[in-house]
Amino acid sequence: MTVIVVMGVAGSGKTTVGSALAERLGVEYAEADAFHPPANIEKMSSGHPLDDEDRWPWLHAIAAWISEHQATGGVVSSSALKRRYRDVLRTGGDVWFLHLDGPRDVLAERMQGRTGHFMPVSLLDSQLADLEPLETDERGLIADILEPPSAIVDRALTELAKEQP
Ligand SMILES: Nc1ncnc2c1ncn2[C@@H]1O[C@H](COP(=O)(O)OP(=O)(O)OP(=O)(O)O)[C@@H](O)[C@H]1O
Ligand SMILES: O=C(O)[C@H](O)[C@@H](O)[C@H](O)[C@H](O)CO
Repeated sequence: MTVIVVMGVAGSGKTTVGSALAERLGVEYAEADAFHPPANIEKMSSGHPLDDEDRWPWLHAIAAWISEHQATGGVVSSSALKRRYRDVLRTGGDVWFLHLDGPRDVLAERMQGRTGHFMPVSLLDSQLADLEPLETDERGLIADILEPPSAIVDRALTELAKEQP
């Protein structure tokens, strides 16, 4: 079964939309940040962006989760900012990306509005600089974060259903 990867920069709604999508589908949800080694979380918490070397082991761990969930399906979040990161995730098996995309001011406001999250708003611009949006030849959908989460979930399920035989 297809595993859905909910992608996008910090604050784009991956956790909110991903967990709602998993609930609607009755499949397991896994949180991207749970796959980061503690050093990565510490680095971001102290205001330093991750680089490719920091991200490879994390991406491979998520690809392993994708592989383990091919039989049941599942939803996993992952910022998956660059196309070559998504190539690593695709090695895990059948994946479909839901890219949550939206304006910087809304992202900053949403990051600012949540409490107790390790990710500083100061890292948003580095996230946007790294972002290579989902391309037309990559399986998936780009959704607008100005839509409510339930509408994004509806649209994702409709698009995904169109692709199933
Ligand atoms: N479509 C939406 N409309 C309105 N508010 C939203 C939407 N999606 C998420 N939010 C709110 O925006 C904030 C950020 O969302 P969330 O934590 O799910 O993002 P995230 O991409 O998982 O972030 P991170 O990767 O930094 O952990 C939360 O307070 C959430 O309630
Ligand atoms: O690749 C990265 O830079 C990271 O995965 C980040 O995107 C954060 O962990 C996440 O968004 C939490 O705010």
